Amino acid sequence: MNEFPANLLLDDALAIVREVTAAHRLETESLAVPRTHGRVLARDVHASLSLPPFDNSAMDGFALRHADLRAEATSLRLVGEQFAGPALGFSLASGECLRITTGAPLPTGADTVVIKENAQTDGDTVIAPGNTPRGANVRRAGEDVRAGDQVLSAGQVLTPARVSLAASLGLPSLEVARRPTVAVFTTGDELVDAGLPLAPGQIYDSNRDLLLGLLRADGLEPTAWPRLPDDPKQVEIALRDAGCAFDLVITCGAVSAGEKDHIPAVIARFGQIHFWKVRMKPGMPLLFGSLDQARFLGLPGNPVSVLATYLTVGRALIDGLQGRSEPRPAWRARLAAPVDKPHPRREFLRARLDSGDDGALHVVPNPATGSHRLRAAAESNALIVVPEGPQRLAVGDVVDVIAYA
Ligand SMILES: Nc1nc2c(c(=O)[nH]1)N[C@H]1C(S)=C(S)[C@@H](COP(=O)(O)OP(=O)(O)OC[C@H]3O[C@@H](n4cnc5c(N)ncnc54)[C@H](O)[C@@H]3O)O[C@H]1N2
Ligand code: MOO
Repeated sequence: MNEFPANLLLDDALAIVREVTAAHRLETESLAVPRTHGRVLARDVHASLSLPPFDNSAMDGFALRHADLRAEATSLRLVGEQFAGPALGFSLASGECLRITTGAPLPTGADTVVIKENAQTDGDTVIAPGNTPRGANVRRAGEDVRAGDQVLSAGQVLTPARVSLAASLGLPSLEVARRPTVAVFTTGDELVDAGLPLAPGQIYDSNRDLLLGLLRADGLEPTAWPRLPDDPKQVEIALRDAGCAFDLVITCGAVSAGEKDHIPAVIARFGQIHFWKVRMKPGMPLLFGSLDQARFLGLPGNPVSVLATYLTVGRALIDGLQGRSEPRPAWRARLAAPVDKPHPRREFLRARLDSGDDGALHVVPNPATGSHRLRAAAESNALIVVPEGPQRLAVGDVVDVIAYA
């Protein structure tokens, strides 16, 4: 085996993930804007035009010159209409107004719009109320974005609003990171697929759906490989195959100290281990390595260990490969029950995160601690992060929380 850090702190493990992913950042590609949802932007975007591009009306009504309005209602002469669409080139002289719709360009000379409901019309005459402030219902060119502004930054995730902003600038494409291809393996002779009967000693494979779901929720399209038996040769063949075909290979199970835990030996022999075993609970046997062209993540087999290691290290790995520099949203909440942790590892407790009537976030720890207890994870929507070292946390103490649902 190569030399590698073992039994390290989670923060040190994350630093290694950042370093390795920085050295193996995925290439970028130019994608049509509608196909960029959820991607990580690879190049800053500067506005080539102002938004709005021209002064326009915010409401349906009448465009006029504010200087024409008197304190009381004022009669104006209706000289035409401008709907949202090509500008017809109107120009208002004193005492004139123009019928206008929302989004239509303002005629030259107009600076104010009176809404339809507040005006009276009589043939060519429009009576506008006198108390309309100057600039009412007008959207000024450039009030949202000025041409030349940097509006998006490399490393940001393209949310629907950001994709829409790029579209509003008329950009045909954006440079984004390629999405990592991911192979997912579950392992273990005790595992059975749904629909088949269980023999004594067997359980149904639940981690596959957990892992596929977590990856899909993060915008990836993972490929589930057939489950690996506890046979070293077959583990070796399947993982080496995947290692030369995918950007990321994720396994769960067979990474701890048991006689059938073959994964560390395979990675050590045919690839490289970057670290193995992290001082976290659950998830301690986690292994990170490289295998051929792929980064390799060996998650522990217990279901809640899969959840905790994916949300902490798995996500950091996926983000790092794509050059995401924008941090994930971080939540802090007040504990609704005390937490007593005697051991030194950083612990992740299943919990319910909700906002209270007081407007603050509250988190209720689930009493289940065993990393096999999936039901407690299903009843929860977040993990409380209990820091390293013995901790006695009281009701009302503020804790970091990772929301997962
Ligand atoms: N002597 C030691 N024993 C164990 C250690 C240790 O350090 N020394 N670590 C413990 C910890 S912590 C964990 S977590 C587990 C992790 O072990 P493995 O990653 O090798 O996982 P397995 O042994 O294969 O499985 C553990 C557990 O999870 C169940 N499992 C596995 N895959 C699935 C799946 N796809 N769906 C549902 N359940 C699954 C499996 O049946 C086991 O019960 O090791 C401890 N032991
Ligand atoms: O720390 Mo292991 O990952 O729970 O049972």
